[in-house]
Amino acid sequence: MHLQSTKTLVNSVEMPRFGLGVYKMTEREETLQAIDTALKFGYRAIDTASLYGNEAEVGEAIRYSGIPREDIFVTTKVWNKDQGYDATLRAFEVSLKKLNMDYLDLYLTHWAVPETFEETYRAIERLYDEKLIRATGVSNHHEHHLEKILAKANTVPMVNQVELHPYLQQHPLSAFCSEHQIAVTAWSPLGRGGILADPTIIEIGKEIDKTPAQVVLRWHLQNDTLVIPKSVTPGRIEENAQIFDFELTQDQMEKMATLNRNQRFGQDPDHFKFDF
Ligand SMILES: NC(=O)C1=CN([C@@H]2O[C@H](COP(=O)(O)OP(=O)(O)OC[C@H]3O[C@@H](n4cnc5c(N)ncnc54)[C@H](OP(=O)(O)O)[C@@H]3O)[C@@H](O)[C@H]2O)C=CC1
Ligand SMILES: O=C1CO[C@H](CO)[C@@H](O)[C@@H]1O
Repeated sequence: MHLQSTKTLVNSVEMPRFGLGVYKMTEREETLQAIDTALKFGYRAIDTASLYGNEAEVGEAIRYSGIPREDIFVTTKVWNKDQGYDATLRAFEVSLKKLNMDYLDLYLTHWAVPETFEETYRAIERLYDEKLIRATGVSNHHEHHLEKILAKANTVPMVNQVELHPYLQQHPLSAFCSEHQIAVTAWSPLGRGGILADPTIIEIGKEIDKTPAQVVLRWHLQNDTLVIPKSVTPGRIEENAQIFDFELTQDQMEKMATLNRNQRFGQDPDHFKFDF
């Protein structure tokens, strides 16, 4: 692994190892501003979802930046009520139109709706075959969901985006994904900000003159996890991108490993309340 590289290859698709998450960016100006700032600080991936209600602003901010479309990796997700084969194809069209793009880089099943997630992934494979997306993927899938997908897939999902941070390290799931060449993207990589006051993380930060967020994001990268931290605060957007010019030592990585406590800030995919 090239620890200083900002990109990785997943099944021959080059993906940025970090990007901006835009959940909870609901104000138009705030969203445009945050994406503009991120692109200026070198972010080249944006993670949105139809659920977030800001796909139009994501597309607008990318066009406004003047950066060639092919240099930015855009991810969106099919929401739970839109799952199933035909409904997913329709939802994709709606997302594409809102983003005002002619292809997307990555399209994910947002959660594994028990009755429909396999058919949803089949539709995502079709979008891939038709070259409307550059990579296929899923989100919030446990091993047992992935096993079902893998049993039928022509294209192995390239990404599984799951909650992952020092308090929820997801070792068995990451090992499973690695075995099947599925990249893992951490959502809530900073535990929604709720882990940044942890004394161990602060102490490591002091040792290397880095902020707690930088320590945590660097820890993810060294574990080969892709990250999509969200922030609307310019200083934090900048800080969160400055994670490629230092390394945590083995001793610091071992200290981080001790923080695992199976603590979720979001829902467990097996107990998600699918209230449509
Ligand atoms: N697939 C899925 O089901 C899910 C996907 N996601 C994706 O993952 C992204 C990231 O996850 P999210 O839940 O937003 O949580 P994060 O772990 O990214 O934390 C975001 C919070 O941390 C704060 N923050 C960011 N950077 C810093 C910093 N350097 N120092 C201190 N505080 C900081 C932000 O505040 P502020 O903005 O005020 O600066 C915000 O309150 C989402 O935006 C979304 O794209 C998230 C949840 C579920
Ligand atoms: O993407 C998402 C943002 O966070 C929400 C609340 O945890 C999740 O339900 C959703 O999957």
